[in-house]
Amino acid sequence: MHDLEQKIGETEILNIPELAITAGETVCIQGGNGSGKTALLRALMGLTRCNSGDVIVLGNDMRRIGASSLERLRADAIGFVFQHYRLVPYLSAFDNILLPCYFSSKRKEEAERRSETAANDAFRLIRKLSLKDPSRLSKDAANYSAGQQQRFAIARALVGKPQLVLADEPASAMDSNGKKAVYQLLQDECRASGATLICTTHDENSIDGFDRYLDMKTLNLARERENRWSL
Ligand SMILES: Nc1ncnc2c1ncn2[C@@H]1O[C@H](COP(=O)(O)OP(=O)(O)OP(=O)(O)O)[C@@H](O)[C@H]1O
Repeated sequence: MHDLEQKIGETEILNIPELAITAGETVCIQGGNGSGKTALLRALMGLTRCNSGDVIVLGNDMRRIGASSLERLRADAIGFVFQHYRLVPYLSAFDNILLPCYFSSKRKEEAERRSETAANDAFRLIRKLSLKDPSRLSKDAANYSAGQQQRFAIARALVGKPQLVLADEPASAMDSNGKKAVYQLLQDECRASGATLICTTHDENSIDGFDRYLDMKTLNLARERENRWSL
């Protein structure tokens, strides 16, 4: 990523002169409210396009990629944990976790290679996130607690070994044991498959185990980057 700039109206949201992340690296990006963490991950996912600069993700130029290639890239190669989970509320927790396997035969085959069936892989992931009884995954996603929904969102991002995992504050709804389990699972799964992991957090306390830690204060030179709404 070079000279990336993103504005909404006249407001500069991102101004990142340089960010290079090597394939297979695990990176934690720390920053306060409004510092641009979500905006950065959305740019990497191609959910928003930047006004200028180069954003290259897995060899793809995200400012110029066509709509169908972008959809294929996201479905096959990118797992995203949204800050507010974005589960489909009327599907079961289990079906939410398996959604990437319905959209991508590549991810379905990868899940099957690992655990014989994609369903087994979903159970394997969710067990590692401290939900022990798979039968409890059958209720609609909206009926679970925030911490449980966040776990399903994490499992959904990891199923089928995407090449890149982007996780926006993935432990925000967790208690301290849950936090550890989440970061451990994200790191373990990505290291085992050689995937690149980029997590954001506003947590000032150290989160162990990442290869590299970046601070939005030095990464993002956008003019008014924190607490833009404060008086
Ligand atoms: N659609 C929008 N219109 C105007 N400003 C926006 C919009 N989306 C984001 N912003 C602004 O961009 C800045 C960066 O927002 P972003 O959500 O990336 O911050 P963040 O670091 O993820 O914050 P938090 O930790 O609170 O989630 C904020 O100041 C926000 O107000």
